[in-house]
Amino acid sequence: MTLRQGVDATGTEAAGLDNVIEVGGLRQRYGDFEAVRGVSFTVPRGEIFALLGTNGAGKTTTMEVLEGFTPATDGTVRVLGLDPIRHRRELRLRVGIMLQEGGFLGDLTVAETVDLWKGLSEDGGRPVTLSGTTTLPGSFNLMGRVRGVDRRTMGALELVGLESKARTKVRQLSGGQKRKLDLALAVLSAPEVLFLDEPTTGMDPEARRTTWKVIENLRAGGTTVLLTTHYLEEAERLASRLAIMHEGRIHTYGTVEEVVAGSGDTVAFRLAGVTWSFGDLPSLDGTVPTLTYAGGGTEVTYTLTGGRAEARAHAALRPLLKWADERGETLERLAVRRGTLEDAFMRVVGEVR
Ligand SMILES: Nc1ncnc2c1ncn2[C@@H]1O[C@H](COP(=O)(O)OP(=O)(O)OP(=O)(O)O)[C@@H](O)[C@H]1O
Repeated sequence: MTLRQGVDATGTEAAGLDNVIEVGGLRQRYGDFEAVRGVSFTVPRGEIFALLGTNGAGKTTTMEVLEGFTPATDGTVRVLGLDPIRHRRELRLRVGIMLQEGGFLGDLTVAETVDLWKGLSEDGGRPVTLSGTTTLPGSFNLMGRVRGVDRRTMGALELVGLESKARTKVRQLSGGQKRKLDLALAVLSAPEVLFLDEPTTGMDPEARRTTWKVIENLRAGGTTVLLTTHYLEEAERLASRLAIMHEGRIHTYGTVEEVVAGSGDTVAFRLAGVTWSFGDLPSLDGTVPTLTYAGGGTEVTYTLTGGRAEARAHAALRPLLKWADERGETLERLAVRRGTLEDAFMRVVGEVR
């Protein structure tokens, strides 16, 4: 299912399911600027949902409303059936958050940071974030809590592959290691819902794969995950459904298969000689090819979007081969390529601009 701009993306397939995240007609203004312009989607329990989109599309803003950091200008937002602002205290114990930019106290060690976080999340009900605006409750005795490395702290560090850095000062961590620490903090309390804003930015390929495994394991254990990412491979690997946002709106929404199906398949080959024109070539499924001339030959590319995604390349090849046989031509370097998530992404951006 590919839904177009302005269409409610809550989807009938989600109806009746236990939706852990519900966003309906969300609008978010910063002064005169509307960053989110009517966004709707739902995430059933135990699903990983990815918000993709261009820079400034409104992904983080949407997350921040769900996280209870900022009230919505308009629309409905529910997490575990609760209002993220009114029920912030209750949700804090059930929700894990990994912000886009974690902010740590550089003089603490990794283990001390986890201990501090544990203390903060168990202390009172007020909002606490280690990003940017770190808030320490007045009664919090930092020195009293950070000396030892207990099993729960070590467990969280092992989960993300940071155990060897337990006694390293946070300011000595690399960018990717800081992201791992962010993830350790987000999953510390075994949350029912996890908000991950660009979780693997700055990680090397191995660390990224480790992180994917952590996220997949959490999902297998029943955690519901909302993820933003610029790595399309990450979304493809992890998400059961995704949405592509641009300028405050969701433009395409569905399973990876559904979103990719809308981006078309290409059939490409080369013909000897540079005298070929559109009129000489067959129309496949009502589509004419694009032609480019190079090195004494003609490069021919069809982009097919009609029919069933599973069968469209098959349907195109028979008439194409017949056409070539009848003329004694060879379709040199004939290749069929499935549309990709990147094609779908570029299509959204291209159509809107
Ligand atoms: N506090 C704020 N005040 C004013 N404008 C803001 C504020 N926060 C975000 N914006 C604007 O809202 C728009 C959406 O920002 P947001 O951070 O949600 O985008 P994003 O999709 O997460 O982008 P990126 O992929 O670059 O992280 C941007 O144009 C941004 O400049």
